[in-house]
Amino acid sequence: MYHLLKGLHEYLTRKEEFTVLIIGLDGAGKTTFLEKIKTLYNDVPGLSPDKIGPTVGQNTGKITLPSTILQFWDLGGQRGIRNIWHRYYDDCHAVVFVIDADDRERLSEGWEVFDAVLSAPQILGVPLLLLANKQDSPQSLSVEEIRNDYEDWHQRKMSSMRRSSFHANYGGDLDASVRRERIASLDVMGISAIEGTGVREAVDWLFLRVQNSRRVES
Ligand SMILES: Nc1nc2c(ncn2[C@@H]2O[C@H](COP(=O)(O)OP(=O)(O)OP(=O)(O)O)[C@@H](O)[C@H]2O)c(=O)[nH]1
Ligand SMILES: [Mg+2]
Repeated sequence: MYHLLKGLHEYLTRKEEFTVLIIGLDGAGKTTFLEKIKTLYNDVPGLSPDKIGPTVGQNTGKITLPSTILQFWDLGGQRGIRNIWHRYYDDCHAVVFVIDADDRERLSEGWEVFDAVLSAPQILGVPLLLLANKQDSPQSLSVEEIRNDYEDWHQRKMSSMRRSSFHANYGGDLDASVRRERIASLDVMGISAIEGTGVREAVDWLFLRVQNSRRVES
């Protein structure tokens, strides 16, 4: 009887665990975002911004929500480290791409990298959230400006592809209509990882989206 009740209790209180990947260019604010999440949701606060250096490899963090555990993987964004991101794609349930909305000079570099993430077949069915970070800065682009900037960049890329013979290779084997759909349904949210603005809203988005789109386990 005890074992039966214990089993029932475990069943009723069990928590499903989901993995969230945080990627984006170096300096975008990924680790600052993760550490702020830890501070907001855990008893032990995350690192303060002045203690955070560039990530070489990865950082992890875990938070507990009702019936759910979110496990975060924050990967280094420096050019030489980006080529390991894909190794995490098979095991993640959501992807957060952080863009520095305050750094206009690196936006196209960011879009080039974001575009490859958006087109990666391994994470095609996985919820993808674009975070426009550093909204506390007065020069920062707004959510709408960020979305428009990406769409403009994408249009320019498509036009230049049409003019060149590389067109057929764009997006690998990803169908153009699938790409368009993914871009059209893309959610963009503004945050300030340093101040914490918008961070809870981003976590709420992740919580809902991982519940609704459980990966079909193979
Ligand atoms: N103003 C402002 N600065 C921020 C914000 N978030 C991060 N930063 C600053 O941006 C710089 C880079 O932050 P990190 O969190 O280390 O960036 P990262 O994306 O983890 O970078 P890598 O680990 O190299 O990939 C630091 O100086 C942060 O203090 C923000 O919301 N507002
Ligand atoms: Mg980092």
